[in-house]
Order: sequence, then structure tokens, then C-alpha cells
Amino acid sequence: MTNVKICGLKREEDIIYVNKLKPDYVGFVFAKSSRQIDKYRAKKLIMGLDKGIKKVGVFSNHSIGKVKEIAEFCNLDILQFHGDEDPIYCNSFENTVWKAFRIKDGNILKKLEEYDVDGFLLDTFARGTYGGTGKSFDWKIVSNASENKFIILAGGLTSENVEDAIEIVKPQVVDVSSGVEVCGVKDFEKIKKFIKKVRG
Ligand SMILES: O=C(O)c1ccccc1N[C@@H]1O[C@H](COP(=O)(O)O)[C@@H](O)[C@H]1O
Repeated sequence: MTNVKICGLKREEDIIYVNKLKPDYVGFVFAKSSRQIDKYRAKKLIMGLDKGIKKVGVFSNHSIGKVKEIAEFCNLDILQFHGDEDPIYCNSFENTVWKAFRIKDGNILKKLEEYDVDGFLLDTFARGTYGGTGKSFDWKIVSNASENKFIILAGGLTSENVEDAIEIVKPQVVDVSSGVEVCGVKDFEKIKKFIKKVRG
């Protein structure tokens, strides 16, 4: 079964939505983004979150100390590194680590072999930004990746394309942010439809 992560929660309403719809993971963005929140806001939101939903912190080129401070303060389960973090950086934490790789072409697949992390998040390459672009990539490039790796597929997923994405990549997790928003905020019906398409 493919698990679901809903990323970029910012508002109290978002917590109400996910508590009702029960994705497997939710993400809080500490990276620079329109979805960025600080550790105080994240902790407040997390206090209202259903205990069965795992909390992912999204970081991008933060110092190791800053990540550890936020992870402990917010009691994060998983650290998602979306910047240029190297293998040594990624192995500096006790938490589960997902490293994001931004796919432009097949060359990036060699890079995955340099990392010993719990999850490999495959997202779309877009110049000048680290993530949350709402753009998808050619999934065929990574169609074999989940044979020997825990794959989180991201980048432009929607309720319209997620079934095709799952069929081609067979990821362990699908991760969505832009595709379940209307006018920049999370939308209950879009999240519901997305989860329904993934879980059947
Ligand atoms: O969501 C963001 O704003 C963000 C900013 C910086 C780094 C990562 C970010 N989110 C991650 O981006 C991907 C793809 O999101 P989308 O569905 O294409 O909008 C996903 O892994 C988010 O966790």
C-alpha cells in the first residue's frame, strides 16, 4: 500500500482537515517558502495533531544545530532535507532522514548511491527553488528506484495524476503540497480526493 504525506500545513484549519482525513504523514516547512512557518507555530499546530500521523520537518541548507533544535522543540518524527545537504550532514541525526533529490534527468540516480538515508524523496528540478513547485517530472526516469530503496515521490502530484505516478514508480509514499491547495491554502475536498485516489 502507498502511504500519503500532505505537506505545508500552516493553519489551524489544516490540522482539522488532516485529523479528519488521516494521511500517514504531514509536513511542516521550515525552508524558505510561502509555506514557511517557525518552530513556535509548528509546535502549536502539532499539539492539536492526531497522534497517529507522523510529523515531517522540511529543511533546506539549515545548520545541523538549527535542525536539531527545531526537531527536539517540535518533537518531529522525520527530517526531510530539501537543499544541498551532503551524506555526512544527513548522517548527523538520530531521527529518520529523508533526502530530497531534484530530478532533471537520469544522471541524478548515481547521486542516490552516495547516501545512506532512510528515504529518498524524488522531486522535480526547477531552477532557483528547492521545492513546492507544483511541477511534475518524467516518472519513467525513476521507475526502478523503489526496487531497493524507500521512495517518496513528490513534485506536481494531484488527484488526477497520482494513480499513474504510483503505477509507474511504485513509491512507498506520495507527497503533495501544491496539488491540494486552492489560492495558496490547503483545501479539504482536494486532500480528500487525493487520499481517496491513493487508497482506492
Ligand atoms: O512546500 C514548499 O513550499 C517547499 C519549499 C522548499 C522545499 C520543499 C518544499 N516542499 C516540498 O516540495 C515537494 C513538492 O511539492 P509540490 O506538491 O510540487 O508542491 C514536496 O516534497 C514538499 O514536501
